[in-house]
Amino acid sequence: MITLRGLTKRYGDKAAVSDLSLEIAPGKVTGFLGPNGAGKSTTMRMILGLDRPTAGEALIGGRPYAALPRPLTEVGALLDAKAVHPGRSARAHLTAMARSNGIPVRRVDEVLETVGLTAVAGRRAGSFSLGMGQRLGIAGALLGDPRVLMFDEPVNGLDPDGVLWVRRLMRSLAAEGRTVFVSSHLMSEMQLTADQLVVIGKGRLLADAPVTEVIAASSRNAVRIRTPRPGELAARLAAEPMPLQVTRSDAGELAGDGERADERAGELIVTGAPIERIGMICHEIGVPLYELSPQEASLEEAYMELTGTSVEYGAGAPQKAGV
Ligand SMILES: Nc1ncnc2c1ncn2[C@@H]1O[C@H](COP(=O)(O)OP(=O)(O)OP(=O)(O)O)[C@@H](O)[C@H]1O
Repeated sequence: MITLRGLTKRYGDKAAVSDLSLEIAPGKVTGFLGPNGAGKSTTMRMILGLDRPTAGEALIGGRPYAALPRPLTEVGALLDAKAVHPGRSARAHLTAMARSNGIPVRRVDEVLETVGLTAVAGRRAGSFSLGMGQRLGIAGALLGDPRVLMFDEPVNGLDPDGVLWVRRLMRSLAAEGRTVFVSSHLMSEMQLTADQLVVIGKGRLLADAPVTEVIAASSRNAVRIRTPRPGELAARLAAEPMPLQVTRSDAGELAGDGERADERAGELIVTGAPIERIGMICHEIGVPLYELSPQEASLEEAYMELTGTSVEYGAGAPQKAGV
């Protein structure tokens, strides 16, 4: 368990992290999301005692990092894969880490095996590719068999095989009851890996909820309807008191009054109304349906909506995906 209470970090008059209070629970993968400069790395560094909070505190299993007698056995972290002496072999690097934390040296070969680096254990870390460096960093995090694991962009630079391997590793660490806290900019990957999401923007908490809830709260969730009488249905939906939006994705193909002469279906995309209500309306006015299906927003769309006003270093308005 990681606990943040009023965690705040200021650099001069700039707040990198503002009053973050939350718990990161064991047995789950918690994704840590936010635009560039949102404060993710600063938060992780404060949890690991590498940055001192201006106010508030960060606790691991109820204690601050500095109070942990053998920290690597309580929390393992991959923050910067390049933070390895380039002249040392992978095995020598891990052995030095193990010795300094009272971890049996036989763990070194176990974690090298886990991350698939056994064959190159004697090679200088400086000669490693980006992906091998990431694996070595993950090996270091696993070395003390800790209950809490933190990874900053762990799939950065990994090939598809490596990405899949990291996803499975995170899932299995969480299934063992560990706390897994992982930052990433890859929304599609987080949608597959994380159970819970913590989203921050400009240092402030924007969301702390299960992935499914974050997606369900998105206004990009829509209902797709195919019917031979789209014009009639669109007119009826427009009369609904709720602020729903109706898009006719085949408007160009419809003639005159908007009705088709033939039986080929027209398609409507409706946002802002529950699928049950739309189904009832179709029933009430007797419009036949060929399809009535929920179109779930992607995590990326939900994230864009959440962080829209919190992007610090943006290149203009993000393009909205057309429905
Ligand atoms: N040592 C420092 N001195 C001054 N400002 C800093 C320092 N470290 C971080 N910052 C500022 O704090 C803010 C948060 O930075 P941080 O690196 O934590 O963001 P991040 O969410 O990890 O970003 P990214 O996704 O780009 O890695 C940024 O505006 C950054 O410029």
